[in-house]
Amino acid sequence: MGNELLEIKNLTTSFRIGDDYFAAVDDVTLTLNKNEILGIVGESGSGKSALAFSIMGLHNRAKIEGNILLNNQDIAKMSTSQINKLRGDDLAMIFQDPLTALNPLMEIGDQIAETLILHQPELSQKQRKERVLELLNLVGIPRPEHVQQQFPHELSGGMRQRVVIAIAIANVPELLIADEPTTALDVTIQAQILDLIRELKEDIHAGIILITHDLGVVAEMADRVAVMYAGQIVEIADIHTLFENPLHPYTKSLLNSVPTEGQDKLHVIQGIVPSLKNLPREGCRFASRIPWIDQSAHEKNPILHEVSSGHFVRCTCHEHFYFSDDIKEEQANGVS
Ligand SMILES: Nc1ncnc2c1ncn2[C@@H]1O[C@H](COP(=O)(O)OP(=O)(O)OP(=O)(O)O)[C@@H](O)[C@H]1O
Repeated sequence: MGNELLEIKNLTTSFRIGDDYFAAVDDVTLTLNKNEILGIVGESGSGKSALAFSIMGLHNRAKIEGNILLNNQDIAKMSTSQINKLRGDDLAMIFQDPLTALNPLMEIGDQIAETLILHQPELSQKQRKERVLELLNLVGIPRPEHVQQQFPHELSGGMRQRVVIAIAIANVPELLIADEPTTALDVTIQAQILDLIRELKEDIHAGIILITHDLGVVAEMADRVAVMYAGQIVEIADIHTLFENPLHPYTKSLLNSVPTEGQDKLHVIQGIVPSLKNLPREGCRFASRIPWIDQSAHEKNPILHEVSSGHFVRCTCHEHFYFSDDIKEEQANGVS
C-alpha cells in the first residue's frame, strides 16, 4: 500500500429529487497519497463539491454508496459521532467563503481555541493559548496577539481566509480539502493563500484535495489532476501529462478556453453541464456538447482507459475529436 492516504472506490452520491435519487457523483474511484496535492477541476455543476462533502461526511440527506477509505477506515460507513470526531481532527476542510465559515460573534482566538478544546482536550489553557498564537503565526497573520482578540468583520478577506486555514490545520489533519479556497479573494491575495497552502503541505505532510474551476491554480499547485464532468471523472493524470498531452475532449476544451501567451482565439465550450435530473445516464455524457463528432466515436458504456502509466481517459471519442472552430476556419480558408 505504501503512501496511500485516501482511497475512494466506486463512490456514488445521490440526491433525492421528487420520488427518485439522482447521482451527482457517479461511480468515482481515485486515490490520494500522503504529501500530495490532487486537483479536481470541472465546470459548475460537475459534482466537485458533492464529492468533497461526501468525503467530509457532510451530506446527511444524500445516499452514499461505495467506499471512502482514509487510512483504511471507511468514512462512508461511519456513524455521525465517529465522523464528527474525525472532522477537524484527521480530516479538515477550507471552504470558499471565509465569512460564512467563521462565527461573526466570536473572537478569532476563541474560534481557534474551540477546535483545540474539542480535539486536543489534554492541552492546558496555557498550552492552548500558545498554540493559538503559533497557528496565527504559521498562517502569516501579523501581530497575532492583537488579531486573536478581533472579530471576523474587523479583518480583510485574505486575513479571514488565513484564520479559516489556521482552524483547519489546528489539529494537524492528514487530509485537507480546499474547496475553491481563493475564489472569494482578490487576485494578489489569491497567490498568497495558494503559497500558504503549498507551504502547509510541506509543514504538516497532509494530503490535499484542491477543488477549483481555475486551471491556472491547478497548474501551479497540483501534483495530479482529476477532471470531472457530469458527476464522473473523465480524465486523470499527473500535472505535466494533463497539460502537455490532454486527451478527453472536455479537458482539451477547458484548456483551450484559458487565455495563454501567443494564442489568438479562445475556445468557447458549447452549452452547459446538464442539471442533475436531466443528466444523460447512458453513453458518453459529453457527447451532446460536441455534436459535430460522429456518434460512432463514442463508447456505449464509456469506461476509464489507462492510456499510459497513471493516465486514464474515459470513452474512445478522444481518438476522433477535433475542435469545430478548426473546421470552420479551414472551410473559410478554402481547405477541404
Ligand atoms: N443537496 C442537493 N440536493 C439536490 N441536488 C444537489 C445538491 N447538492 C448539489 N446538487 C446538484 O448536484 C450537481 C453537482 O453539484 P456540485 O455543487 O457538486 O457541483 P460543483 O462542480 O461543485 O459546482 P460549483 O463549482 O458551482 O460548486 C448539481 O447539479 C447540483 O445542482
